[in-house]
Amino acid sequence: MAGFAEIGLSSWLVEQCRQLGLKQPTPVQLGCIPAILEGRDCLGCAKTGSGKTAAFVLPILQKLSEDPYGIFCLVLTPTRELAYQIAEQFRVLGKPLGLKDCIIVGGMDMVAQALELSRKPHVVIATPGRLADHLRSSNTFNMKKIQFLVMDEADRLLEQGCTDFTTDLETILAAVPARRQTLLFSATLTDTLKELQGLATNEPFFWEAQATVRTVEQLDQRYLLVPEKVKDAYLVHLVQTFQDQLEDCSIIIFTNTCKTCQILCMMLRKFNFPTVALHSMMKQKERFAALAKFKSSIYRILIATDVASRGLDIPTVQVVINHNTPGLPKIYIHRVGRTARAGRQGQAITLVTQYDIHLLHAIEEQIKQQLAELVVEEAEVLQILTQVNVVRRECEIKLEASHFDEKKEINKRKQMILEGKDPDLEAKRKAELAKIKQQNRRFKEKVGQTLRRQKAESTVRRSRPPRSRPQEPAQAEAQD
Ligand SMILES: Nc1ncnc2c1ncn2[C@@H]1O[C@H](COP(=O)(O)OP(=O)(O)OP(=O)(O)O)[C@@H](O)[C@H]1O
Repeated sequence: MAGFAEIGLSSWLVEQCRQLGLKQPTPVQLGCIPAILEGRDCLGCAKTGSGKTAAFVLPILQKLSEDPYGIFCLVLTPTRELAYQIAEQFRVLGKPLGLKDCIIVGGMDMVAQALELSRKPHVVIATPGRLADHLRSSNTFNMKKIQFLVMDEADRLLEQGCTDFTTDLETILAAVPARRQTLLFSATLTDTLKELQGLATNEPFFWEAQATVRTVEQLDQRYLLVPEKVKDAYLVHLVQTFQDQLEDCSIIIFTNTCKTCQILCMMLRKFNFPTVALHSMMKQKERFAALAKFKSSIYRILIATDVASRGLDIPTVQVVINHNTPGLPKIYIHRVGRTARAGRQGQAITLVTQYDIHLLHAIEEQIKQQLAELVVEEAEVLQILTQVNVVRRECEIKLEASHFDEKKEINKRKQMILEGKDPDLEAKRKAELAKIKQQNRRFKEKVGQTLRRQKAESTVRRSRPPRSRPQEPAQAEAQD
């Protein structure tokens, strides 16, 4: 297999790789590095943890070393934590160059950032919102001469999820030159390929990992059918089991809202599990501190919203637990990709309630693999059920007393005013939209149920017995 030198990297970069323990290029690096060095645009789609970051960092550093000027490269990424992680890779691999980098993310001091930008760093790593703010408000720097535009987690940057980057991207794309190399990377690039192709038009090189399954082979993926009302008791039971079974085990638990994330963090701490939370309602300094504590294994459990689902590279993570079944298969792919990275083993458990079975089927269809069922001793869970429910309720009351919801509302309104929107008008619009979405969801669910029923009736022999709906244990009802 070709080494880093054979694919065109200079000896100083080969030496940097060696020092960092990167002996051989991974397949995505083998594919993309030569094309980028040739000057082509590149779209790289490879599984989570397969080394996509170095696939763009290495050739950019090489080009920068040949003709250094600032600002040479702009990297866009959807989350702040990811921006810091990418900057670290640039710094470590580009150390012999005396590389000047600059991180532009929300939640940090804007004046200090403006000053750094005016000093012409070689590489700017940014989240779109904050960079667009700088471009709109400052004339002390410009991006008219950048050579490289990288969009990491490119599909997320383009999709209109809970954070919509569209307007900010428009501002940024208007500020960068049309003549540039554009590099787009993600583990789920193909879903938005058409939109992405519009961005990369300079002899684009498309690299996609050949694989039958879309998740990592070394990942043991299971689901656990749990009644909604006893979910938290199962969570506590699972965490305890992993802590007992695995030595030095680090776990990431994903939840669907900031509030649940906060409550579960408080709850797990009450059970003496060393837990930290990471969600967008936290101050940026608290977010960094939480992640640092988790990365250094001071705290072994990270409970997070999807702000942590993409890109984070923490080799000690052995287990991912999805407290909620992700609504989109691609979110599942990124979440479970926080473990089993760079050839390591890992486990992913997804809690599935009676209302989420169709989501599980959608995930299985997308990843082209069926998850195995995790069997848990129900009696053991029932033993802790009352205690867990009581503790959770206590945590909810404590959080309510801290005015968590009101703070969230105030933060949202502040953000809207900053964006020049009327918060009241937006709230009205959102309520109308939610109503329409709910109607659509109900309609889809009904159609889905009818189709499934028809299919079940018409199929005599099935390759797999249907999953029975989990029953609420009698004790569970007694608790409510
Ligand atoms: N050639 C290599 N040999 C060994 N390890 C490598 C190599 N290249 C990268 N790695 C390591 O693999 C890990 C995962 O890399 P990286 O974070 O770039 O993955 P990714 O493909 O971007 O994943 P994700 O899709 O989750 O963002 C990192 O710890 C990185 O140091």
